Amino acid sequence: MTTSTRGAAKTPAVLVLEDGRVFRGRAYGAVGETFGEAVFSTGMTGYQETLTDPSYHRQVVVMTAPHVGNTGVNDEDMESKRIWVSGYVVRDPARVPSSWRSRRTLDEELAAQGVVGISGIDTRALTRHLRERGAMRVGIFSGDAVQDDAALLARVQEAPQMKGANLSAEVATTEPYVVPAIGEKKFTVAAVDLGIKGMTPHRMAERGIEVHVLPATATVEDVYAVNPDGVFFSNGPGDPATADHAVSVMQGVLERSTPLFGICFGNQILGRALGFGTYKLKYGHRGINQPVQDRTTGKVEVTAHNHGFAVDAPLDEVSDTPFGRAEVSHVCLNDNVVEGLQLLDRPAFSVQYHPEAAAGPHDAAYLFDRFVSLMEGQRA
Ligand SMILES: NC(=O)CC[C@H](N)C(=O)O
Repeated sequence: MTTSTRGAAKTPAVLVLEDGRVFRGRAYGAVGETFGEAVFSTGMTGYQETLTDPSYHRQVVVMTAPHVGNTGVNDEDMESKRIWVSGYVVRDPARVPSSWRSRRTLDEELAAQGVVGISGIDTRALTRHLRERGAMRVGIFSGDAVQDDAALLARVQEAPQMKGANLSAEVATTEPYVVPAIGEKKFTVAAVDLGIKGMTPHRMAERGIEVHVLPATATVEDVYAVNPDGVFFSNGPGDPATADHAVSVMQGVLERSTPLFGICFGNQILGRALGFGTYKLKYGHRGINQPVQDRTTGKVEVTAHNHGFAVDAPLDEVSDTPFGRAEVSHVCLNDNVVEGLQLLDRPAFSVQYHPEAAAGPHDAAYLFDRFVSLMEGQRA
């Protein structure tokens, strides 16, 4: 529920965590109330890409960068058609945006899309709280929605949990569409949309791939109806433990040994398709400077992340799976979380992070080239 935005900068707002901690600030964006899972992102740039990443559906994002909105909102950096975060938390919003690409302020954009936010709170203290206690449910209330804290807390505690949430179908396309190859067309890829970011098919198109983006409900028959050289499984919101349909479609692709690449949710689906479990991280990885080691080359890359779950696979041994041998190809150097998987007997691999780099460093762009090599290998 949202109401007017006029004068929001002076409207009181309150953020209530499910463990009872309360932060008071001012309304930012739309005035009203919202609920979600409180998570923090450490990206210093790229707020527009973060806000429009469908993987943030049902999450309230806390920005650790103290000053947000400096470059306003442009028409080029959207990763999807709308803002997906369910709430937005900043310390000090820019009063005047400054960028030659800026078309409107971030405050206006959040309000226009009905996204309730809060500003003027100690985001550092909030982040430390989430790091110590873990990601948890939260509510933001402003204007008429502000009531006594106990009443608000009771409502936060009734909000749905992220664990067990099956959300891909809520964000994915309902109709298939094609992203044409840029330049000469070399390959056709079927991309299963579990919450895909726009930059991902673009990175493939740049490499001569025609990308057929398919709804999350696509079947193995739908995937093969486009006669693909490779199959891709995208990022997406929610708990991978609920993604049974995507897991069975992926198993159908693995059986046929079609080259396969997965990103983020796609990595978790590959983990499950191979028989590994997934689990919820205490507070997740979100930001654009996470160090990851590619164990196949030993190289360390700085990477963009947005994940709250991870694959539970042994780090130091090759695993026997129903689809042959598999190993952990990438690992996060901060905490040893599995960041990539690869099969040794079939052309399939995935990463838990974001080589499409929107926003973020381009260190991991080579992964799209690896996918192309797998497709070339299959033709040779
Ligand atoms: N960006 C993603 O694909 C996120 C995957 C999953 N929803 C997670 O939080 O771990």
